[in-house]
Amino acid sequence: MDIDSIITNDKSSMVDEKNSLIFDASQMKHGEKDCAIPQELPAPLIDLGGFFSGDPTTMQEASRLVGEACRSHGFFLVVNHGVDENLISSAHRNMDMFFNLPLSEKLKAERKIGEHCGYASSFTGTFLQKLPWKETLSFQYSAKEHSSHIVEEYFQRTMGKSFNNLGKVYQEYCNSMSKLSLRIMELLGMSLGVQKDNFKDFFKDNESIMRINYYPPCHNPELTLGTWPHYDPTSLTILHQDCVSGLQVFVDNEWHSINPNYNAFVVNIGDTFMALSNGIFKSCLHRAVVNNYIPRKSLVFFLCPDKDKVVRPPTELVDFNKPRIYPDFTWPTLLEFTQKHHPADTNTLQAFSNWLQHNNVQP
Ligand SMILES: C=C1C[C@]23C[C@@]1(O)CC[C@H]2[C@]1(C)CCC[C@@](C)(C(=O)O)[C@H]1[C@@H]3C(=O)O
Ligand SMILES: O=C(O)CCC(=O)C(=O)O
Ligand SMILES: [Fe+2]
Repeated sequence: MDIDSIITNDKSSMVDEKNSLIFDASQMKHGEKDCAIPQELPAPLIDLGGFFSGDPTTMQEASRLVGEACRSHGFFLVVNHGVDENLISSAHRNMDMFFNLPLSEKLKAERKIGEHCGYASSFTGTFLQKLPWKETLSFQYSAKEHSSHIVEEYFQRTMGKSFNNLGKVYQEYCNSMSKLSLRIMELLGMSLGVQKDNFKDFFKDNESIMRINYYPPCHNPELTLGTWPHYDPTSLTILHQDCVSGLQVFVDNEWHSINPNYNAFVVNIGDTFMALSNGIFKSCLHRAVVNNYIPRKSLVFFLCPDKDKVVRPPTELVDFNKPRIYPDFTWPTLLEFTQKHHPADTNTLQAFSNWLQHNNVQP
């Protein structure tokens, strides 16, 4: 009997089986339970093309808006971003193709315990902690010259030659996300009043993580979540939602829905950039909810610095009369902490700082 007849590809049977589980809502901590229907948040919409037009007034206004947003809740939307819309659509189509594969095919990329890349699903028990209602595929990206085919090679190696086209699409998508990230880093640098290229140079050789998320419909969406409340431990997140809402951010003590906008990317500050900005810019608290009628998908690029970069705020942002808020660290140390000690949640950076001091870990 071949693997396909053993592991049915019938996603609905896996999802139905999970649907039948009585989800113990008491597992949800305060702030995870849904109370009122979240209101949409009029998120700051940054015209990136305008910022790069060179017009001083437009640049100043964009810098002010971004600074305001990142000093409070840590997210904003960018439009006129320059990313080819055909590439975005192709990335979404390939996400559909991947998640509609037979489970036996997806398990070729199965994520190993303690590793951050690969296929994981709460319907096959490969999520360690409280089971979120989603399937994910994460893979490494590198902006380094000698790694210019790292994404294509990942798909060829794990899924086989028939995935060459999918690998090329995500290689190109990640290239465009890396370029967009560096443009946003110029904007963040201006907002923080540091040298324009400071952060752009810091992330030039980024070794980032790309993730595609698939959230199946759930019979009892109010009893679970697609992604639990968390701060991304990474530096900057560039997220593209499909046309189904589900992303929520926690602002002014309540959850707000970020309605899908196909022409926009949602950009949020992560823990590593909060540390890099010496706590001036805030990591964004967010989650993903699910629904009972239509699947939802998201493309998420997590910008991460080169493994040797030490996360230390530029001197312009440090008050030497006060203690540093976060100790120096490297991203691989924080990544390993989230994979082996403390899954990313609403307290990662504080727990990590304590762990660094307790274990006397030096960068
Ligand atoms: C470094 C990472 C860990 C998670 C993926 C990511 O690349 C950035 C976001 C993190 C995550 C999505 C935050 C919520 C909990 C988590 C376990 C998940 O729901 O997938 C996190 C990811 C992880 O795989 O640890
Ligand atoms: O799918 C979403 O809208 C949010 C996903 C997310 O926060 C994550 O993958 O870190
Ligand atoms: Fe996130």
